Amino acid sequence: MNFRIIAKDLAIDLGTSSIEVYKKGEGVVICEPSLLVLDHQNKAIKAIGEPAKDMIGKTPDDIIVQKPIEKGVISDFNLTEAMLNYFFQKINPGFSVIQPRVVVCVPSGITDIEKRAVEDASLHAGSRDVIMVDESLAALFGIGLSPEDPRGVLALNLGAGTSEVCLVSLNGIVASKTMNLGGDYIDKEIVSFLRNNKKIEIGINTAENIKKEILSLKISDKEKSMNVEGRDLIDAKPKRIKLRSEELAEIILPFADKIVDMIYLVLEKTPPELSADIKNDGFIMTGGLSNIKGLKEFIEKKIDLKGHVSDNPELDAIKGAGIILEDPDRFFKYKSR
Ligand SMILES: Nc1ncnc2c1ncn2[C@@H]1O[C@H](COP(=O)(O)OP(=O)(O)OP(=O)(O)O)[C@@H](O)[C@H]1O
Repeated sequence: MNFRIIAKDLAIDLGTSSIEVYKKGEGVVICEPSLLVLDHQNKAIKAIGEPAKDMIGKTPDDIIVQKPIEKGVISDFNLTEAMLNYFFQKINPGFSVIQPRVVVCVPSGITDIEKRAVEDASLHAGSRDVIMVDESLAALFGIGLSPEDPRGVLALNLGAGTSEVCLVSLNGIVASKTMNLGGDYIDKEIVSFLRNNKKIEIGINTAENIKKEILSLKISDKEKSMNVEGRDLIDAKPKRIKLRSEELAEIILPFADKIVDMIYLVLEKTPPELSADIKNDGFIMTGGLSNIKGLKEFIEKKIDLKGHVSDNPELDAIKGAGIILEDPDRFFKYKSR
């Protein structure tokens, strides 16, 4: 059995769709789906993370797939603790005398009770101290913003369970607006669209692939298409259809409009001194859903500001949480206890 005095400290982005973990001094070491597979009868855990995702939609009746995080917050405390414990052990296997300190990203809109649940789950799973940071803020640090920067920054953090618009200045959130809709909502809308309009039943993983492949707000992509396989709702036989990007406009346009409405609500609350910064610098998009094709350009056109997205927006928050972990005193005001 492995034995050590001090376990390496960790930073965690405990997301609705994926959990990412950064190990102090090393970088991002885990990036896996936030999922568990349980035995239906005795609720014993059969798989966690990547292997659990592969079982979605193919599981026999005696097995169930569970998401411990829904809409950015813990929906099942015990499963969250089990998942965290599993990843903590994977990173620091065996026994440690001094447990790791952890930095955890949380959505800025969550309640004190929801924050407490994150803290308790992390402590029960085997950490000695928990520092919570706003996910949107961490994402900005991840792409290079400095906590000492007095400029106003308009940030959109678009994830699987939540979408957030924040105005950030000097290491703090000045104004924000959050909605509990993100990539998971779009996946479910794609499933319903195909059920109602094409009479085909598809699984949630297929819907996510459709979202990544052909969901687009670009006019030039409207003829883009892909073959989609599922079950015919009329005769129950396997069915294949060709789906065009243009057909999905009724899903993505209302969603993109909601984001624009949130941006205007935050801009209305922006102090005039910071408005000039936003006029000059535009907005920054972080979170995996920022990858939707044409979304940045759509928002740019609607609000007449320039947008910026990093190469891997789904990793911005964990990179930022890692930066905080390496030098927590610089971000001291975010310490939760
Ligand atoms: N290329 C892509 N096109 C469209 N959507 C994408 C793409 N890549 C990832 N996504 C979506 O981004 C979402 C995941 O983003 P992210 O990892 O930032 O969310 P999360 O941290 O798990 O969720 P939250 O922060 O809401 O709890 C998923 O819905 C995923 O399908």
